[in-house]
Amino acid sequence: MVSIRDVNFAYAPEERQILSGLNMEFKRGQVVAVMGGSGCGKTTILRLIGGQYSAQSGQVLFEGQDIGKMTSAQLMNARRRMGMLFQFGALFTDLSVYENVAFPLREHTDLTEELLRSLVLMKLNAVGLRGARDLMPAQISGGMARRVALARAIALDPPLIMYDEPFAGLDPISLGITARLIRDLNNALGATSLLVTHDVEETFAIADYVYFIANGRIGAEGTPEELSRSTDPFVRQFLDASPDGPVPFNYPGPILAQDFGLRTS
Ligand SMILES: Nc1ncnc2c1ncn2[C@@H]1O[C@H](COP(=O)(O)OP(=O)(O)OP(=O)(O)O)[C@@H](O)[C@H]1O
Repeated sequence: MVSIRDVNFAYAPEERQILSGLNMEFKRGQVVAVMGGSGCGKTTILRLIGGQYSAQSGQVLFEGQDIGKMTSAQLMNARRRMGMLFQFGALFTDLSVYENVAFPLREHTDLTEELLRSLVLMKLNAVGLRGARDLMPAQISGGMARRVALARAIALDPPLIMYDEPFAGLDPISLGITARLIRDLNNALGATSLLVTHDVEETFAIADYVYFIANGRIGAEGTPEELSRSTDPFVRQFLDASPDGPVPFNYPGPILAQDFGLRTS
């Protein structure tokens, strides 16, 4: 569904390299997770797939087509085939739950009101919120809002669904429900799901394959079972949530002594 081949990327020529020689495969029908330390470039990968930015070298292929070489019309078309659930899945606060889910359908299709209603109710039913259709975003909980955002992301039946931190800020019950929904919707829609997340436990419960990113490249990859058995210090640091290990905590910068005007010898 998506292939990332030898991708090098920096936000600007003079800025630091975010991705270096990155290779990834997102196979049809799978739920694939992208994990890694803060600022390692996970969201950047979603932006390259969405065509918001282009790689300096290498290819990002969506259904075999190079995203970086698409015309704007082709890119628009490709984006319609990608559902995106952003961090905190912001809803339009002045639109009802129903209208939030109807929004992409109104934007991108000429469906009759009757057909549109059936589709919206089907999507809301899939996330267990058909009964909440008339509520406003301010009247529903954070976990429910995330599910409405999910219904909106799948409104156009996209073959690729991308989730940026879908579990952020959720209580443990909503977190489990959301994770299960991501898996079930992927299976029901025959879609491919790409999940950027920090939540190891929930992710390992639903993912087919996991990539760990470090220093702009793949630090480790495998099925949740393979990674759980791994003794690689990098993988262990993640799985055991350890503050000490190969993953740096500090953003790259001058050495401390230099910033504080201290002698280093
Ligand atoms: N628009 C931008 N312009 C310049 N630099 C950026 C831009 N967006 C992100 N960056 C930088 O690129 C790096 C990767 O950012 P990105 O958002 O992809 O990380 P992430 O892995 O998703 O992080 P987190 O888990 O903390 O959300 C960071 O160092 C960030 O400062």
